[in-house]
Amino acid sequence: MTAREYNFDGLVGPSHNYAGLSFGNVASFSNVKSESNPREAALQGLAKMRALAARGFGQALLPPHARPNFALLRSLGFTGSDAQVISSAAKTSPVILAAAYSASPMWTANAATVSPSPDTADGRAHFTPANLNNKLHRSYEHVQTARALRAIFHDERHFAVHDALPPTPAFGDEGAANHTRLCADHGAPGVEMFVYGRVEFQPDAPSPRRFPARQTREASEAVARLHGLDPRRAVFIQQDPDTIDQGVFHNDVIAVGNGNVLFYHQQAFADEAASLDGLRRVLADTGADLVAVRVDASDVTVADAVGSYLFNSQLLSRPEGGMALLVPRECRENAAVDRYLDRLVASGGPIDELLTFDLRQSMRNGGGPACLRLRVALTEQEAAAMHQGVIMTEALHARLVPWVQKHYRDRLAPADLADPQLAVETCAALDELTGILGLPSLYDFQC
Ligand SMILES: NCCC[C@H](NC(=O)CCC(=O)O)C(=O)O
Repeated sequence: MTAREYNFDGLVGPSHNYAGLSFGNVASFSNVKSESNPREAALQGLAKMRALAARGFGQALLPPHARPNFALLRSLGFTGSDAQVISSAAKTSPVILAAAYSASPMWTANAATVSPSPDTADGRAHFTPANLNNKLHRSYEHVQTARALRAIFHDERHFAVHDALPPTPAFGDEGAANHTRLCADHGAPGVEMFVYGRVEFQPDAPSPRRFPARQTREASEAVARLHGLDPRRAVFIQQDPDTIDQGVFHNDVIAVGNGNVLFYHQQAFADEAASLDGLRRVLADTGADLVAVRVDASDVTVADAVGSYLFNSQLLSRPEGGMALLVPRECRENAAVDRYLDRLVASGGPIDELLTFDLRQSMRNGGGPACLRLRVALTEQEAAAMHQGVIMTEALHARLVPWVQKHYRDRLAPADLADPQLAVETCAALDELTGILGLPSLYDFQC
């Protein structure tokens, strides 16, 4: 069946800020407390969406979440009017207020794991929102994510949106950032590769020492079961714990796959040879030959990969054939990575085009092009059955840019989160957005 991949990018919300909330994510930690520019962040994201839509790629968006999360703040004992809740949180615990204000849902690679219909037992596309329970500021995203996914993929004949896994360390789940689908074609049955950082029920299994492993094998296996994947086409691979300790907090910081191509760093996996052999064998059963594009540490070190986000790129099958790699500007600013990329596109391999985007605002929080998008492969029928208002077009882009310019601040310092006006502005912005996207009652404040 013909199918097309849609990239659902997270529309950056009005409270985008640098709060240093993600221990183990080098960029988040090093830019802590600097000033952000939410307007520029949203416009950078929209420019990427527009460019890909214009090139004929399937492009859509997921809306930001309401901020601050008053339910979180109230559940932690802050009381009174909304303004009083903000002011007492700001005085007592600025870090909790920052967690309630985080615009982290913009990184939709962590919104959910998606299995397209050719892979699942009931022939529907399955979604499991990620519980993201390793970080307070991300641990409550799944509630609104499930609501948005159910609003967009509402037709239960085609789509199943599950609840997130139990929010406990045994089932730490970070969604599609640790999940890659390899296939002959988006519409053909594929192999779903799950990469985990540790094993809860096997304490002697290797795990990182310095930084947390956010994804467990148990979580990945549960998602595969929920989605009804054929066990012969689901592969579970351990990430190299040493690279997690070097800042590779998700597999999508060290590998990216598309079609039959896996672009990865030699230190991505705990056991490279066995992982690649297994993938090759399983993929061969679907009629596809794995093309492994391995980057050697002698060409690009793990530190360069983390600093440039070379692997947090989007690997895209062009409608007219061939593959393009969409990288952040930081890749061209790193001498070793820049040299490598020039060689890569000249090598005669599957990747023959580079697209470079300025996503600096997101990058400074450790989110590159791949973090900003959730891939959903859809048949024509499924694409027609989803909510159409989130599909990126010139017309939607032309409405969203002035909406951003009207509502978003161009500077946000940590202390600004204490300003009750920011909550009022955010609410007004999102209320108007639901009209633009045709998604009424998307947020609690609208019920
Ligand atoms: N896939 C990319 C995710 C980046 C995200 N960063 C953050 O949440 C940083 C937020 C802050 O520090 O303000 C994370 O680490 O999960």
